Amino acid sequence: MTTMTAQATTEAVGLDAVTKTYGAVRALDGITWAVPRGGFTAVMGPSGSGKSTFLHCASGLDRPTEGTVRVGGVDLGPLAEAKRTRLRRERIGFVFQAFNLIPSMDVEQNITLPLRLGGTEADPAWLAEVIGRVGLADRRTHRPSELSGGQQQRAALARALITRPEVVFADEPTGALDPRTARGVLRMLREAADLTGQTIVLVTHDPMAAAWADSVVFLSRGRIVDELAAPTASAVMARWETL
Ligand SMILES: Nc1ncnc2c1ncn2[C@@H]1O[C@H](COP(=O)(O)OP(=O)(O)OP(=O)(O)O)[C@@H](O)[C@H]1O
Repeated sequence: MTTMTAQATTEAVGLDAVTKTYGAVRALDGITWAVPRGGFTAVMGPSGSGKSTFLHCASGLDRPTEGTVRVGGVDLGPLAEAKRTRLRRERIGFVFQAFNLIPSMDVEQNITLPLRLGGTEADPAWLAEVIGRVGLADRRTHRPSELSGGQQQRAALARALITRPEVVFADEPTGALDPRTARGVLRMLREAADLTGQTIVLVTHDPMAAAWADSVVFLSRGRIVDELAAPTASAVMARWETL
């Protein structure tokens, strides 16, 4: 019990010997890793190295074939589907490359959807702060089709933050954005870690994006092969080239 408490205070997400196989393919091959609480970590690796599979297993969207995943000290393994879904909804935020906004809802309805799904309503002050932080205060009643790509991604980020999740998993959130808009989104992820102590896990191919993180974890063939602290884009690039 003491160990569990210690883990829960230092790690936001913990993986012990996590393996995920698809037939003969070992997409994850014995990953043991503690994602530090309140930190911003980037996950990089070549195509097919297991980044998406890692994200799906670490966030409870999918179950590993073997091994243990903990979120906030809670072992996801024994949880029934409904409890896992609730834990995801309450503790985890997701941002994907495809923004996945609901076309028929306006910005505010999209952002508050996770709260409504959980049976609660937005606190107006927090909603205003989140919408302000992502710079969409004057777009609250617009539909996604009336927004630029960058604005849509910022709405998706606000939707991920509205529940005040302990952990935000972002999968290539800047992949479809121009460099300047991408920087705005990355700055917001950085602020979520710095201002509200949220844990950020960013999957990316982009060394410039990874340089916003506190550390970069490199995956290759389903294994963690290196970790780089205080990354710069050039150090990330140099390490990347040896993978
Ligand atoms: N549903 C699935 N069925 C079968 N094989 C899968 C499935 N999902 C992933 N894989 C395989 O697992 C391995 C890891 O895939 P994954 O999508 O996690 O890699 P990735 O690093 O995210 O790649 P990319 O950068 O191209 O998105 C690959 O060999 C892939 O073909």
